[in-house]
Amino acid sequence: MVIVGAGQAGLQTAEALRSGGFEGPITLLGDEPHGPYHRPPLSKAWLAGEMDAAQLVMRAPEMLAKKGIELRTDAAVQAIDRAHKTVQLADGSRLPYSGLVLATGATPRALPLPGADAAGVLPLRSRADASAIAERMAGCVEKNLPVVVIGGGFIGLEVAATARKKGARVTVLEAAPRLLGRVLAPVLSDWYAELHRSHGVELVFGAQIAAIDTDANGVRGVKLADGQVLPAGLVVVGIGVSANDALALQAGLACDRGIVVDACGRTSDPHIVAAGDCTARRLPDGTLLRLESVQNATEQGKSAAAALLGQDRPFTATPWFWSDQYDRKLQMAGLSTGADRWAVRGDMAAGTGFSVYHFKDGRLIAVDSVNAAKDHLQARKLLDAGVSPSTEQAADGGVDLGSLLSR
Ligand SMILES: NC(=O)c1ccc[n+]([C@@H]2O[C@H](COP(=O)([O-])OP(=O)(O)OC[C@H]3O[C@@H](n4cnc5c(N)ncnc54)[C@H](O)[C@@H]3O)[C@@H](O)[C@H]2O)c1
Repeated sequence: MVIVGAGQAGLQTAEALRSGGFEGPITLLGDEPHGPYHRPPLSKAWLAGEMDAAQLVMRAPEMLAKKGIELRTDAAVQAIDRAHKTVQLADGSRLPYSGLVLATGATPRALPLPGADAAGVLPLRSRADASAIAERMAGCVEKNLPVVVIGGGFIGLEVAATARKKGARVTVLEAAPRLLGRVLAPVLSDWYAELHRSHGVELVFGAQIAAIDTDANGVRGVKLADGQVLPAGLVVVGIGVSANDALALQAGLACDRGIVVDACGRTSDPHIVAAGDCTARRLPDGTLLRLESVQNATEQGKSAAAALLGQDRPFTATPWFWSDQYDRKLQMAGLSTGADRWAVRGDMAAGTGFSVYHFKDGRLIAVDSVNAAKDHLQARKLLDAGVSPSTEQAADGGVDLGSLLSR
């Protein structure tokens, strides 16, 4: 079995193949110099310098060796030959496979603007990216130069919170009228805007960026369409990602802004499966769902391994995500897109712990919890079971929603 991509999804698939009884060789190919590592801390503890490299490692080399998983780092795959069932590596060598896993991840979208390739204009995806941002951020704190974050999504806001913690001046430039618009309902976007403002972050909505202003040291500022220039010693760009589906496309696999897979991770080739950020899952109604999360990578990895072993293990659990900003943990269960009503449980104004329950046509479809882990875990159970409280029950802290599950 050959796995292209040594991130969360690739590692999970390798381990699930082994625990599922596959006894042949497993080769895990990664194009970074490191073996599998945890990405979520990159915008938080790692960026803040509160974690050492050993804590970032997902599986020690000895552990992989013990499981008979051969890890090859700096090993980029250049092409897939489906007719001969081989992959071609950048060094020209070829590797045969009986089953192939594509776990190639995603790439940050670049700003298509003049000056965007200047030193100090950085994306955040890899360990190397995060280390480069940390170094430049330290320089900004020392010289009192502002940090400008482009994009008020997960990356942008987690970086903004970390930069504030390190003492940097921070401005977030968001093109849309609100933060986290891809995932949050407006009521929570507003709450997060207040949270960031209360920590001293300047927020600009409807931002239109014209260019990155540069000098011999790299970035000097961000020029807006109205001519205003915001000084900056570091610009972090977090404007979303694109699925890495180029290899699959080149090999003639079905792709649509991601490698198209079924609920079991199968692609349009019976010998090839895919998992994680690189995929777009075809739903029963024909639409495509792209999820970018740790849960999606691990669950699709398990499903993809099962598919290669001839079993059906559809990933149908409720999607969940989380984001840590300052001392607030946001946990999201389900997908709130299309919600027509919501109910708040807990004291949102005090912000000490609350959840927003999203309803569509009278049924619960998602729950976003802030510092309310119990609500989140219960929400996942309710959504998995298809059990819906009424909006009144959701809003009433005196009603035990867990009791609905046992009825
Ligand atoms: N806690 C988490 O779950 C977490 C944390 C960090 C990153 N991630 C993942 O990392 C990936 C990338 O995150 P992200 O924050 O880049 O993507 P995102 O889609 O979450 O947010 C991108 C934001 O950038 C804005 N934007 C787009 N173009 C812009 C422009 N030209 N100018 C200003 N704003 C613009 C969008 O409106 C959006 O708010 C995602 O897969 C995300 O799920 C997840």
